[in-house]
Amino acid sequence: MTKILETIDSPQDIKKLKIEQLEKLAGEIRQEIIETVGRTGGHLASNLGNVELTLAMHYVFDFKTDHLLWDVGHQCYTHKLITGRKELFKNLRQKDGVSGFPSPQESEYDRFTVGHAGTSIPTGIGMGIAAKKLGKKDHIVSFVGDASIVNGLSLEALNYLQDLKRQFLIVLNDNSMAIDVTQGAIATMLSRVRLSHTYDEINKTTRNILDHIPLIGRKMDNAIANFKKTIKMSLPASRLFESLNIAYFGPVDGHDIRSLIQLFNGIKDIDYPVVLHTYTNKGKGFHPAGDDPRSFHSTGPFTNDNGKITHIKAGSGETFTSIIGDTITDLAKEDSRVTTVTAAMPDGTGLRRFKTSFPDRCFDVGIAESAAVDIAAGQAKMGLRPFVCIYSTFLQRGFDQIAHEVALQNLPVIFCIDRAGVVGDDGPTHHGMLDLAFLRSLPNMTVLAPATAAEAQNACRYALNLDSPCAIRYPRDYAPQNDGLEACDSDFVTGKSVTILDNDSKIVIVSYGSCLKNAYEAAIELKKRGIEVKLINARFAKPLDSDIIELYKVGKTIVTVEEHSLTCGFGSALLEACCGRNEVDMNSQTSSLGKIVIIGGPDRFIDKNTRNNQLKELGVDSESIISTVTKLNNMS
Ligand SMILES: Cc1ncc(C[n+]2csc(CCOP(=O)(O)OP(=O)(O)O)c2C)c(N)n1
Ligand SMILES: CC(=O)[C@@H](O)[C@H](O)COP(=O)(O)O
Ligand SMILES: [Mg+2]
Repeated sequence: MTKILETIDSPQDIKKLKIEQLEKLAGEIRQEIIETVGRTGGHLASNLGNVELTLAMHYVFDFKTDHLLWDVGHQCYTHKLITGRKELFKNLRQKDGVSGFPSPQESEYDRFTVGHAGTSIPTGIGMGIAAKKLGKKDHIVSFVGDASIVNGLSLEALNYLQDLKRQFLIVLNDNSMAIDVTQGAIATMLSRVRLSHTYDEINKTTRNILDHIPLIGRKMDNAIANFKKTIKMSLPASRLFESLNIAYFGPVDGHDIRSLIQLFNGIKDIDYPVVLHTYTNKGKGFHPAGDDPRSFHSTGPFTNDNGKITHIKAGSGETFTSIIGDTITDLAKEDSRVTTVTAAMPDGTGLRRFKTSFPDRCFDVGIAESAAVDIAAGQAKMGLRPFVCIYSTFLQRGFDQIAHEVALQNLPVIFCIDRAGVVGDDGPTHHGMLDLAFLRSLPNMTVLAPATAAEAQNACRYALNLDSPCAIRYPRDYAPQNDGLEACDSDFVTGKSVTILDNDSKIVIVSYGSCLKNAYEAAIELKKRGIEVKLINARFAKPLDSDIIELYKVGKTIVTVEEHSLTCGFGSALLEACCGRNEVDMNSQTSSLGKIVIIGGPDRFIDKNTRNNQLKELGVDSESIISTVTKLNNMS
């Protein structure tokens, strides 16, 4: 029998279906998502949870002209499947397939390229302001999860929302989960409200809302009064929003398509801000994900043999993430001042063991990177030694706090910056290509990058003993064991690099952090081809090793290699130091100065792809390094 999904080429096709057909379609979509994510990896649990909600929204609105704004955007798979991207979806998150996140380049149904939490309400407000100015009646719908709606950006926008004075619908998708369980007072309140509801009560609430919809006038006061009389169970949640002058409807069953369609039809044209609070189940329809939504939030490929799940590992060894997490745990045993701070990502940042060993020293502050940095600053002020573990891309949110509350105060906060560099299939929203740029500009900050497993451990120990702010950046990858890189076993000394291959060759490769393994392989191969190079592991981007600057002064050709944007990265730091006002005596040395060639991230966003292909695109894989050095050698 033909699947309904096969007949869906655009949301117009959804609008022709009966409720029973929509319910069947929801099942087919779940199957498609499970099979595809099993092959490609992706955000499984969240996407299985909002199939009905997405179908109902598309049934009622027309998102070619109306605006559907996904918060984070990791939960947009159903939306992609029904907006003309079925075929591309087969290669989800791969070079030639659809992105795992909304992408206006892919479709007129997507508005912003997003992957960070908290953006859907403020950007929606901006669009609402513009629509008003332009005399447009487009509907604006922000789809936001229970963990993302408490992000600072969301809360700041909610605080402004009453001033918009036009239609604005927030669909609050409440599944009681972030990646892990949700954190904080609002999450506690929402969970308590949820636990206090029986299924029958939720259905009664839905019927009450539907009965009252015809009575809702243009004035919010009337709406609130009507609901307060009838819907007692939702009072704590309604108080939260109504105290901000945002009308609240709910909680309702986010899997009941028939009611959802009626509800969206009923509240669609209310011309003031409205929240529809829906309950959904993360991982719905797939037991392994329903039972363990944390592991299936963002999963790699897996096989499913009649419910027996086997995750397919992409490599072997220990990741930088787990080594750093374990090292902090070990350090905490020796030093009672050690704490950790995470912004809703204890698993992703390798803190699971720490959290289990020291539950009262691990602080998960929810999706709140800026607050995480300041909470650490406060701890450091009082004598603790917090390790703040955050992905590079999300730490961008905390720049001002790092500058003002940490660096300016010269506080010993240690930043463990995970996913620094290219991350593979999540793509441009998630690469960590900018952290050196914003960190090395800060006075008092030490910025280092381990290149091997041993260095990852030593970097943490070094940072703990430093009495000032320190950042350690490392990629989403396995950490190389020694294999020729034994020199990296030595302790860190401030501003000192490590020489891996020592000789007096004209060309010197200076590698920063995770590129060292590739640079080493390149150097070994180059030697076989008759080109000898000196190889240095820089370790520090700040302070830079003055010995490297000396090499430039004596006429060496230096090739820097880094997994960061070339703009304001490690190579740029060396260029600044060598060509800057104070470092080089231009009058006496000009004739013998060397040359600097910098390799790393270009001035464009890197698309989703495998991490290896992205490293090639940056020119920092071993073959590309060989090719660059060979060209330089032929020129000299
Ligand atoms: C600023 C920022 N910090 C952290 C993340 C990582 N992250 C992605 S999804 C997610 C949990 C989102 O929870 P919720 O909004 O409730 O959506 P759900 O996955 O439950 O559907 C987190 C922490 C992010 N995308 N953006
Ligand atoms: C949507 C989001 O921001 C996270 O789920 C992220 O995609 C996780 O990335 P990792 O898989 O690298 O932990
Ligand atoms: Mg959630």
